[in-house]
Amino acid sequence: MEKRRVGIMGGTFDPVHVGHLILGERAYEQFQLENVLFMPSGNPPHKPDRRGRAALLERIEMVRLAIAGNPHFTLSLAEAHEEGYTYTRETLERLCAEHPDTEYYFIMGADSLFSFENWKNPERIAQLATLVVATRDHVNETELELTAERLEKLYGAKIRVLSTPNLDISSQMLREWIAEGKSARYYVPDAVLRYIHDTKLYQQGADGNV
Ligand SMILES: Nc1ncnc2c1ncn2[C@@H]1O[C@H](COP(=O)(O)OP(=O)(O)OP(=O)(O)O)[C@@H](O)[C@H]1O
Ligand SMILES: O=C(O)c1ccc[n+]([C@@H]2O[C@H](COP(=O)([O-])O)[C@@H](O)[C@H]2O)c1
Repeated sequence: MEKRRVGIMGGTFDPVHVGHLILGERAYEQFQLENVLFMPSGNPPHKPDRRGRAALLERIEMVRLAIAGNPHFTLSLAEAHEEGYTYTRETLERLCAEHPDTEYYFIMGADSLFSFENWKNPERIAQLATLVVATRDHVNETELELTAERLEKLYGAKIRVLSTPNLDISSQMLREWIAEGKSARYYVPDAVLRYIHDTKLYQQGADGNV
């Protein structure tokens, strides 16, 4: 029996931006996914110092607002806990056990693929999900393909390249812009922009909080 195909767009989403949304939408289309789970990471292991950043509940709310109009995007709270670090391996282990009829596609940017070997149990993650990677930071195409091939050999990973143009956007850039009083309009959905404005998120960047 053919399995259901579900995408996972995991991230810190501090804040969520159109880059994340475009990746989710392209993956939905390219891999005929049933839906894409937007999964804010409660306590990302590689970003230990999150002082001065948006709280988990604020990041969740921004994701909720960002995906509200898309029927095949779903907010997943599978990693919405702050005790301990949130590890993809543990999340996938749980999801696969709970949904044996589902094949997961874990969506990421090239920067995430380049650091994949440093994730916890990459070999196990490679068995539990197909990795879908989008170009980023104008990486050299050959370098991306060579990295994918190496990880395929090393871990038996299934890696698929998402067909997206390079999207010049990052949460860090937006935090800096907002701190400097610049407009982030069109880079972030209007509802998220309003939320950031109303909650005054990211505005104290001048003292090093971005
Ligand atoms: N513009 C983009 N192009 C491709 N992938 C992206 C882009 N922005 C984010 N991603 C990917 O989305 C996932 C979640 O990203 P994250 O929430 O950390 O956003 P970010 O913009 O990378 O944040 P920051 O700038 O704070 O590091 C990661 O796998 C990241 O590589
Ligand atoms: O499990 C790990 O070791 C691990 C290490 C780095 C990143 N991740 C996951 O990769 C996704 C993107 O991370 P980030 O920090 O770019 O938002 C997010 O779902 C993280 O939980 C996971």
